[in-house]
Amino acid sequence: MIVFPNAKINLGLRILRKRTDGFHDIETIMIPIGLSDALEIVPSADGEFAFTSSGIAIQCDPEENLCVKAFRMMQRKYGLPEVKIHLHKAIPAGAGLGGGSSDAAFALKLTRRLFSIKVCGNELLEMAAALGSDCPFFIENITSVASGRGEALQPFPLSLKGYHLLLVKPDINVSTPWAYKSITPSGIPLPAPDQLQENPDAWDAMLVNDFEPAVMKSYPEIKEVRDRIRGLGAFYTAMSGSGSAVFGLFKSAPFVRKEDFSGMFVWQELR
Ligand SMILES: C[C@](O)(CO)[C@H](O)COP(=O)(O)OP(=O)(O)OC[C@H]1O[C@@H](n2ccc(N)nc2=O)[C@H](O)[C@@H]1O
Ligand SMILES: Nc1ncnc2c1ncn2[C@@H]1O[C@H](COP(=O)(O)OP(=O)(O)OP(=O)(O)O)[C@@H](O)[C@H]1O
Repeated sequence: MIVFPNAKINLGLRILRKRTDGFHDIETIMIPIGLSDALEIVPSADGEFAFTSSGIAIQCDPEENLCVKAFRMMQRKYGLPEVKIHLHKAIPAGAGLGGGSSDAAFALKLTRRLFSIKVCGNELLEMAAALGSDCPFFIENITSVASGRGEALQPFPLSLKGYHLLLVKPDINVSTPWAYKSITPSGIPLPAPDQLQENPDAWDAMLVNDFEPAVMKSYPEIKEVRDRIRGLGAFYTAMSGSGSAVFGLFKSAPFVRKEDFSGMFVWQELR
């Protein structure tokens, strides 16, 4: 069975406070986008476990890979036999696009289907939250306001249909723990959701990613990319999550070529 774990972007990201458990309370709007890995899990015919990967290289031990950790969690809980897992990576890591988190959430959902396990929705969300703060979002995988450490989700009916997305990931990998250590919480919440739905032209003035000042100070190239995307006529431009990916939203397609940016470049009409 094959699934296609997709990336996300963050529309505004406020960091409210540092918590006593080492995490931060945040508020952000998370939006699924059409950039995906491919994940295959099949029952193992020879009884041996195997993990293979292709595409963008992942710098971690197979048992540390989030999709393997997700499978192991289900295996322990439900006494499952061994499987063979193949992951094709197209979503870059250290980008703020939630690639590893999406692989983990999709591995939970795929394992449930593969072995016809009766798991109630909340149980799957709890397992996802134990794997990472971004993981629960990819269970329902719909545009949502995320709060708490990112695991408290409220569906948010915001349509970006017809807009164009330009996503650029410079050749910089930002570590999420480093980014959280580098910021000072703003303590400012997101604007009320109904104000946003009405008025995309005001998003640039209303929505802030609290990671940007600290991350762009350490990596000025990320700010340069954001400024260049803005210069192409985007009505909203921001870094996604803790970076380094930057995106712009456009009402009509500007003239832009892959060669104009170094690093990874994705251009798509949103549905
Ligand atoms: C930046 C975002 O991508 C925004 O969507 C997420 O907040 C990151 O979520 P994530 O990558 O799933 O993060 P986790 O794997 O849960 O945590 C990695 C590390 O980031 C920090 N962390 C993460 C989430 C959060 N709300 N507060 C934190 O301080 C913690 O130091 C934690 O040890
Ligand atoms: N399936 C996976 N895909 C990518 N990275 C993985 C995976 N499993 C574990 N990792 C480890 O997690 C780290 C961060 O991966 P991830 O793709 O979540 O990046 P990110 O850009 O930091 O995402 P975000 O900050 O939005 O959660 C990588 O450096 C890698 O070592």
